[in-house]
This record gives sequence, C-alpha cells and structure tokens, in this order.
Amino acid sequence: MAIIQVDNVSKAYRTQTVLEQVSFTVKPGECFGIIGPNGSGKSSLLKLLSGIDKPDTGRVLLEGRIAHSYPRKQLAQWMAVLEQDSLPPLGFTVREMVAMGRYPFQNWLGDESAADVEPLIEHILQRLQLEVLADRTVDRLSGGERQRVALGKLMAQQPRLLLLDEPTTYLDIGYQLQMMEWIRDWQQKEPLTVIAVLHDLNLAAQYCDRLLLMEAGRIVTIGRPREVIHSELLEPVYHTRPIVLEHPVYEVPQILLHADRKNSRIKGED
Ligand SMILES: Nc1ncnc2c1ncn2[C@@H]1O[C@H](COP(=O)(O)OP(=O)(O)OP(=O)(O)O)[C@@H](O)[C@H]1O
Repeated sequence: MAIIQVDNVSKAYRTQTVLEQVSFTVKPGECFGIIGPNGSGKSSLLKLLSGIDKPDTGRVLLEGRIAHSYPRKQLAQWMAVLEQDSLPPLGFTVREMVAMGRYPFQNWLGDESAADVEPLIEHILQRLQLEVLADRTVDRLSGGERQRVALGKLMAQQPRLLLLDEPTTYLDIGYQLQMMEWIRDWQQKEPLTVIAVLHDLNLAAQYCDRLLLMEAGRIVTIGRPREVIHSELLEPVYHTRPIVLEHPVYEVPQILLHADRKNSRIKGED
C-alpha cells in the first residue's frame, strides 16, 4: 500500500487557487522530491500531506486514512515535519531540544523516563556532530546549527515518514551535503519514507528517487530525476534555460545556470 495517496486535490486561499487537481502516490521507503518555482504551491502541498490543512476537493490518504482525520498526537508518533527554521528561540539547550522529539511518546503516566531515552539522545548528538553544542541554548546558535538541531529532534521522534520543507536552507555546501547524507543514511538503516521540498535541483537529482515538478499549483511531470531534469521541461517553468550535464561520479543530471543575455530581463543588458 502507498504510504501517501493524493487524489485529485485542489485548494484555494480566498479566491486564489494554489493547488489544482494534484494526484500522486508515494511508496514506503522512497525519497520523493517536490520542486518548482517560488509560489508554485510546494509548501501548501506539504501542509496537506502533514494533515495541518485539508483540501477543498479531493483527498489525501496517509496509510489509507484521511490525513486531517488523524489525532495530532497519533500522527506525531509516526510522522515528523521539518519546516524552515522551525525551532522556537527559547531558552532550551540543544540536548533538551533534541529530547523534545520524544514528547509524542510521553503521557501523564510517564511511559518513557529521561533515562530510557538518554542513549538515543546521546547517539543522535554524536551522529549530527552536536556534542560540543549540547549544553548551549538554541538562541545562541547559527542558522545552520539550529537546522541540525531541528533534524536531531526529528530523529529522536523516530518517524516512519519525514516531511522536509527546504531542509538545506541556511546550510553551507558542506552541511547541505552532510544533511542529505544523514537523511539517506537514516533511510538505509530504518524503514523511512522522505518527502522533501527542495529548491536546489542538483541536490534533488542526487538524492531523490523521484521528483514532482510543480508550476502554478499544477503538476508538470513526475518521474525519475533523469526524466524531469531536462532543459526543455525546466525552461518554461523557471523562465531560464539551464545547461544539463551528467554528474561524473553519480551519473545523475546536474544543472549549470546560464543567462541568455539576448532575452535577459535585467535592464541595461544587451
Ligand atoms: N495561508 C495563505 N493564505 C493565502 N495565500 C497563501 C497562503 N499560503 C500560501 N498562499 C499563497 O499560495 C501560493 C503558493 O504558496 P506556497 O507557499 O505553497 O508556494 P511555494 O511553492 O512553497 O513557494 P516558495 O518556493 O516561495 O516557498 C502563493 O501565491 C502564496 O502567496
């Protein structure tokens, strides 16, 4: 069974349609990327997948059940969402913040004691190279460090489904790669499905099994990176024609940006 099934979903905010007749499925264990220009509806789609929002028409099923009908706590026991800069700037330390990922598993009977989860938390801090920052409060971290802590919190949650909205924002190229490698590594060790909104088409092509390309709330195409990262498909969507080459090591398509000076929209260019 598909872990996610989206059937003919449409959504409007007031009079503006942001998603129109969107349908696709995601299989367990896949890394599924959502790409498209600014304002094309990627985050709106992710909100429907996470059950935060509900479609006006059509339906979103998570393991066969309507997404927004799940009680939030039940959903949090198997789904985790990483939003852009999702950590509140409170006075919690890095270690406390990562441990907060266990909240959906605690109740007033105190199912899990701090001692139960301590080895898991320490393992995550070590894996994400956060040990030296463990006792620092999150308001005293850089944007990139905060993003790593946010990932650590999700790892502590041990979800089966991970939704990521621009996970590499604020990260330098070293950590961008590291973040995607951690996620891939995690996927190889545990049964985890990943759905990621990515602006970086090269990272998307390198790490995702399939890509969904969106434009103005509609699906342009869904396919393997090789089928989607094509200058003919990307040009009308992004209004620029990238050069597409094959990665010399991974054999996946990669893009080089190329300004067409004759058709440049920048004033003064010829
Ligand atoms: N809560 C809201 N109320 C009204 N309009 C909204 C709301 N959320 C999003 N929109 C509009 O819906 C459209 C799609 O936005 P969305 O954030 O889903 O796009 P996106 O593809 O994630 O964009 P970006 O790449 O810039 O993050 C935009 O025109 C946006 O202004």
